[in-house]
Amino acid sequence: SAMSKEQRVLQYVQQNASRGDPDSVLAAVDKFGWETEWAMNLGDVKGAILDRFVKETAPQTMLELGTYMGYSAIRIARLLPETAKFMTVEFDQENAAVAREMIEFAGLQNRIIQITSDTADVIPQLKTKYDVETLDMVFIDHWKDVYVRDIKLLETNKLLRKGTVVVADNIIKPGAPEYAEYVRTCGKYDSTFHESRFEYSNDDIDGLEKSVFRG
Ligand SMILES: Cn1cnc(CNC(=O)c2cc(-c3ccc(F)cc3)cc(O)c2O)c1
Ligand SMILES: [Mg+2]
Repeated sequence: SAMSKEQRVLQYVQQNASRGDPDSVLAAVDKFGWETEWAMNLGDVKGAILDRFVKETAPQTMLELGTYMGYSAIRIARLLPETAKFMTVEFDQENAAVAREMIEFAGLQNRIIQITSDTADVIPQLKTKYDVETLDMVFIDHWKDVYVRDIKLLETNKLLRKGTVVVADNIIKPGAPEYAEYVRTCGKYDSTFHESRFEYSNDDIDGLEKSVFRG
């Protein structure tokens, strides 16, 4: 059967990037996104903002909700020390399969714990099954209508501590209005919006919300 878009991106990476070189993998995905086919990766413009947050936070324990093709997982993992524990969760089996190959091509499979499951099932298991005490940083980029459900699950499962940094993609496009409202008004976070450009677009606006848990 014909390849999916995600498989086409993976093939382009395998044929144009250097194995074991994460920056060349990111560059290839971004070139494909700008020049050939749009895809819902975080992208280079918003990616640079996330890079800054990861470098500033230097997390030892990190969680990503929404792996998709593995682009942001590679973006994050390439900045973490070998000692860090980084889990990424994807519900869609086909996306997870592409992500696994993309992450292996980048040579980061030893730095990323890839979980293929529903985030609502994984979050309550992080302490027991994944030996997490609390999270230093979280990146949320999965289904926009479950952002609020999942940050509340992180709270009730005692996975956040004073200073935990929670970053969320797509606050403007496609939008996560209930999430933005929640983190900005519930009183539990110091939240800031970082305006940027939508992935692989010169015109459309989007942005990341960065919310620091007050503990
Ligand atoms: C299948 N799947 C695996 N992960 C997910 C969750 N991510 C999204 O849904 C998502 C969607 C868009 C987007 C799509 C169409 C459009 F017209 C405008 C925006 C952009 C993003 O950056 C996203 O993260 C879905
Ligand atoms: Mg996104």
